[in-house]
Parts: sequence; structure tokens; C-alpha cells
Amino acid sequence: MFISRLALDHFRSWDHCLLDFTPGVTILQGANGLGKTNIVEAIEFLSTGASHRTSSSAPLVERGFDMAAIRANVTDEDAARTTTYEVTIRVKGANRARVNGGPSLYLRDIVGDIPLVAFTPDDQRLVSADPAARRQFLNQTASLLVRGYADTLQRFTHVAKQRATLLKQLGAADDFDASRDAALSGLEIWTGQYIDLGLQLTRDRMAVVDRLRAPFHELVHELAGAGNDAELDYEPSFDEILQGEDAPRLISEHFQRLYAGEVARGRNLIGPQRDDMLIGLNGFPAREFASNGEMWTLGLALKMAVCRLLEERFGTQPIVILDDVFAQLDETRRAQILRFAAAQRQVFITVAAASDIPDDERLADAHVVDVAALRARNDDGEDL
Ligand SMILES: Nc1ncnc2c1ncn2[C@@H]1O[C@H](COP(=O)(O)OP(=O)(O)OP(=O)(O)O)[C@@H](O)[C@H]1O
Repeated sequence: MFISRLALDHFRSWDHCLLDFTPGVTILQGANGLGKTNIVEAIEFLSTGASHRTSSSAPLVERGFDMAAIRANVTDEDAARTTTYEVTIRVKGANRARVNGGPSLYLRDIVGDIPLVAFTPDDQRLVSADPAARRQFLNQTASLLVRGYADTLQRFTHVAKQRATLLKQLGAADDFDASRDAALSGLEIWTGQYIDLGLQLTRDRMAVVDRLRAPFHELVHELAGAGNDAELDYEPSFDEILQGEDAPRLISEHFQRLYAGEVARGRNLIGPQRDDMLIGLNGFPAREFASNGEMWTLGLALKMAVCRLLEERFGTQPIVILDDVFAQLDETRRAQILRFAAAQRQVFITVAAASDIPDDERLADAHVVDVAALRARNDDGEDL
């Protein structure tokens, strides 16, 4: 599977942009700020329904416009077939998708159709950053690997917002406030849904971590040598989640104990939005003990492990994005990621300077896109 054509309208800094691609390596080369990452971000969004750079989709729409569109032709060589995907991103309102010009779908309906893994400078921070970065990694990975995950995540996010609003209302109401009873019974309903959806999300994420564990461990051996044992564990923010069939009842009791605190703070105090994924190296938490280089190795191994799982699940190699990673990597890791990239069906690489492109025979056949020239056509308003 590979992307044969990409068209953007009002996506980030691109009014219009049209690009044709072939399988193999495509290098998007151009000075800082020209819009290279914006292009690969559009591909990432089409695949995962999310971007590693933003948690909401509004920043993806060109400033001053209401709506952006991403269109892509995806060619499946085995089936000798090309499928057209179209995603519409709105500053306000739900994002929509269409396949082959068919009926309007939710974006989540197409998430995971195009397997993809993006390597970015933030991968090193997967180890060192706050838990939110690891949760975002798990959300993106689970959206590709677990059917229905993107849907559960969206529904949970909605329920969590509603529940927090009610908690705030209850905090502001006094005992004689007529709206208090309605808010209390509303809270009971939202809490039930919050527990069910939260449990589902957590269990899906745990299943993903279970599947990642073995390839991750093996890849760290391959990248850093057999003396480096890496571990992966899901860490829920509260233990009841692990109690099997009793979990919903025990979590509900936990919420009752938390009620006063939640109302006082107007927030959901427990839930999957507070969980973490623990990354260990040789028996110690990597976040506190690993060196910068080791963090890079762990980040790269995690993303490569995702590639392996996607290939198993889809029976085809995922599309790989290497966004601005070469400038940050030392020689050894550059060589490792190049060896990995050269074995993939389609790879997009962004670089700011020609000197950032490793001098390696595996890139000899790469197709280079001059982003400055593309930009000039965009700025001239050339009709594409
Ligand atoms: N919603 C938006 N509307 C208009 N312009 C935007 C929007 N979001 C980002 N930009 C612009 O896009 C540009 C950044 O593009 P991008 O991150 O793709 O650059 P890049 O070529 O990858 O640069 P670098 O090499 O520095 O990473 C910035 O000039 C930024 O102001």
C-alpha cells in the first residue's frame, strides 16, 4: 500500500498543494518554516485521525478559514486498486470523511484504514515527557490496532467533558438550589457511562501494551545490544481497574469516596486521562535513569515495534514518516533508522538542509521534492 497522490486545501500554511508520489523514499526538502511538516502531518492525520503536534484539530485549518481538506489516493498493489480518501476538518463542528466519493462518514470510521507510523523529534520525549505524551502515543497506536478504539475514545472524551461540567455546576450550587437535584441525577448517569467507557479504553490500551512488550524488548536488543533489557507496563491511575468483573462496582465506590473532592475541584479525578505507560531499562524507570541516547533508542524501538504490529495486522507494511529526525540523531542511530526505512514500502522524510540527508546508498533512488518550489506555486495561487 502506498499514497500515490496527496491534495491539501487550506491545511495549515498550504492554500492548495498537490503532490504525486511513488513507492520508496520521498524526501521533502526545504528551509525551516516552509511547510514540510505540515505535509506529513496531513498524511498522519488521515491515517490516525490525530496529529502528534496538536490535540485539537482547529490549528490544522489555515488561519482565517473555516475548513481544511485532505485528499489522498491510496494504491493497494496486491488488490490492483486505488482508493480515494477525503477528510474535511472544521474549526467548529465535527470532522467528516468520504471514501471514493461515497456517503459522508465520521473521521473515526476511516481511522486505521491506512497504517502509518511517524518518527519525530518528540520520540525521545516519549520516555522523558509527562504522561500525556505516552497516552497520546497509546491513543494513536490503539486507534490503528484496535477496532472501535477511536470511537470509544471520542465518546469517553465527550462524557468526561459533560461530567466535569456537572461537577462544576454542583460546586457552584447551594443546598437549596432547585437545579441541584437534576445535576445530581445527571451525574449518576454520566458516571455510569464514564466508568464503562473508561474501563474499555483502559483495557484496550493494556492489550496494546501487552502486544508491544515482546517486539519492543527484542528491538532494544537489536538497536542497543543484548545487555539492554527494556520493559513496558501500563500503569493505571487507580488499582480497581485490574479487578476483573468487580471493577465497575469498585470504581463506582471509589467515585463515591471522591465525590466531595471532585465537586470542590470541578474535575474528574480518576480515569484513563491520568494513566501512564512505564518504560524501564535494566530494571529502572528510564524516565529517571536513561541517558539522552538511550531515550532515543527506546523511542525508536517503540515506534519500530508499532510498525511490526501494524504489518502483522494489515498484512502490508505501514507508511513511515521520518519528520526532521536526522539532524537530531548520532551516526549510529541514523544508520539504524536508515536501515529500517530502506526496508519499508513507502517512506516520507523531511529535512531542512541537503546536508541533513545522510550520505547513504540506500537513499540513492529517493525522490526529492523541492518544497520551496512547491511553496512558490502555492503563493502564486497557481491553479492545480
Ligand atoms: N493553521 C495555520 N495557518 C497558517 N499557517 C500555519 C498554520 N499552522 C502553522 N502554520 C505555519 O506553518 C509554518 C510551519 O510549517 P512546518 O512546521 O511544516 O515547517 P517546516 O518546513 O517543517 O519547518 P522546520 O524545518 O522548521 O520544521 C509556520 O510558518 C507556521 O506559522
